[in-house]
Amino acid sequence: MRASIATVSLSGSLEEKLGAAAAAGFDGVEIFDNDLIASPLSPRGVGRFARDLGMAVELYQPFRDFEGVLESQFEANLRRAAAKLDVAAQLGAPLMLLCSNVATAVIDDDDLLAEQLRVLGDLAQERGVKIAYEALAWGRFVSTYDHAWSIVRQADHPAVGLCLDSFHMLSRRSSLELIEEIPGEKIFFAQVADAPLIQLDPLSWSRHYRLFPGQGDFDLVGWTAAIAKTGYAGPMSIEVFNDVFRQTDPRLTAIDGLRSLRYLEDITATTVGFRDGAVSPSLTRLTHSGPAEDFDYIRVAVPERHDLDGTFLALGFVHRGASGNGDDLWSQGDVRLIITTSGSDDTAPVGIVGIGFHLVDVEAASRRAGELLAHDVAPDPSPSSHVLRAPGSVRVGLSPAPVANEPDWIGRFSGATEPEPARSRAIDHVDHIALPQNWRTFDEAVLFYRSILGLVAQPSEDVADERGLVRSQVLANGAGTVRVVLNVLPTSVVESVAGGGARSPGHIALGSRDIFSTVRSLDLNGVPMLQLPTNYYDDLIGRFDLSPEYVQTLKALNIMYDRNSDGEFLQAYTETRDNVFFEIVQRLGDYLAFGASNSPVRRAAQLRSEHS
Ligand SMILES: O=C(O)c1ccc(O)c(O)c1
Ligand SMILES: [Mg+2]
Repeated sequence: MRASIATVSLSGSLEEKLGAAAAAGFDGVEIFDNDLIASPLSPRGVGRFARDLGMAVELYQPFRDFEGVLESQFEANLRRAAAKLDVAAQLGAPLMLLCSNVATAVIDDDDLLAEQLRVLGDLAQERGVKIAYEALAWGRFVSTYDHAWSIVRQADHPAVGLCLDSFHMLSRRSSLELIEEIPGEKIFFAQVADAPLIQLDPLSWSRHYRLFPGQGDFDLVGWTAAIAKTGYAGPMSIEVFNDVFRQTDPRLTAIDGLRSLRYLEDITATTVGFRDGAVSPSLTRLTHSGPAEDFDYIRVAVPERHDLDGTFLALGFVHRGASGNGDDLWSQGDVRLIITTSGSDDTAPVGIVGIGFHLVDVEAASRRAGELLAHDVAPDPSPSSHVLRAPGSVRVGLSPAPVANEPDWIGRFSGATEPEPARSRAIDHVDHIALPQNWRTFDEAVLFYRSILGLVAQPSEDVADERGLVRSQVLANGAGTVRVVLNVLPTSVVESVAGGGARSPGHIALGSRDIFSTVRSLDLNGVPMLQLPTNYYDDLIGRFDLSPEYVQTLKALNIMYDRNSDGEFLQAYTETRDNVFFEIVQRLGDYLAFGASNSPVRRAAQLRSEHS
């Protein structure tokens, strides 16, 4: 399908929006009236500007509050329509969108609505433009697509067809079955938006919370499949009203938007093909590669002077050597940590800067990433053959799963030819990685890890802390061997921690087979551990009916506890240093969660320790 985006979805001036959409690779745009009116360019100039960038102006929108009015009002509405249709023609737009009347409609009579649309059709036809009629979910008399279709059918005018917008249809939970009855050529335009399922009046929900496909909860695959089956041949156009995207860099938002469309088309083609053996030719498929299977390495940037070596030794890691550019490799079984010094530049990032993932077919994964607009960054000192820039400041490496015990790249670290000494390893895997995420890039990051690395998003959770809400999103592969947690910290915390900058710590959670001995070793070696309050432990006794002796042991080691019907969970934390901290976890039984109920206590302890 041709990819289009409504200018309302992006931040900036009309020229910036068009530049961003073209740079991302969109085939066309919907010009939003407000953007045009505020622009110094004439309608002809805007049309030329878009076409010079290689994009078609697919549609001009919205024209409002036209139909269902008395004769006296209708005259005035026709004059307004004629002026807007002239603009559409000057833009070179083949279509003008008409929203169902929300305000001025006074007559609830389908015969009249059809008649008035027919007159508008004539007016449009004279100018070589067509009308796409869209039922807004909060329309006065027309608020569903099937009602709009019945009026369009009755109008029976070659220049009057439908605009189907996923938001209005899915927010009202309209049945999609009736789409099949609409001939593809009477669907003049398709607008797509996702949204979270929240309880809100449709207007506020639509104007503030729309998201790109794959970022919300709507069944867009079912919707897209239904539209593709009608034979609809027009563009699929993203129309997202969103308070965050109105503020973000339009160049990044446009890439995020096009990525979401390509991902949606692919899953739809795959699912529809799977369901009834027929894949619509209008749906483009992506290269398929399996999900990320495992962590290859984690790369952490630290200042020249740091004291992580003691932590690693206490945890049982072995220093495997240094690479040509001064990176150090520490390993323990399949856990590989690459420590790089960030240099003397104060602005260089510190903390988690890279994550390598093992994939079965790296070349296919890299091709897929390119199709989803994530291209290799080069040069990059990471050991992966392909390195992508993930939203935020992390670089994601794609590596083949090692054939032997260890990846080949280990040979680049001098001294690493010596195998790691065989001994009992307490730490035996990376349980999860938590990445701080800026509120601006959160939705983009979720889509990145889903679409490119094949991770599945679990329901997002808000965890309250002393300074605000932490929005938390777990993304994991099916096997649970890769888990990435994205956390948006409250702005007040990010600012106070970083002295106004955008720094907030990430953390690496290491799975231990015996958390008690791991934490004792950290204590014995003088690694500062996060100290937890007595009240927390007093509360545990009552909450879980644990023995006072057991809780005393947890308290002495500052280990937190959680339990659910699947099993138990133990977790302890090192103090934050240089924008990173380590969590030691042990899961007992089939506990799959992350101890969310402990988070407020942990976060409070971290805030106290950062300010002491
Ligand atoms: O919120 C609105 O007014 C509005 C305008 C045009 C659209 O296509 C739409 O879906 C909503
Ligand atoms: Mg719309």
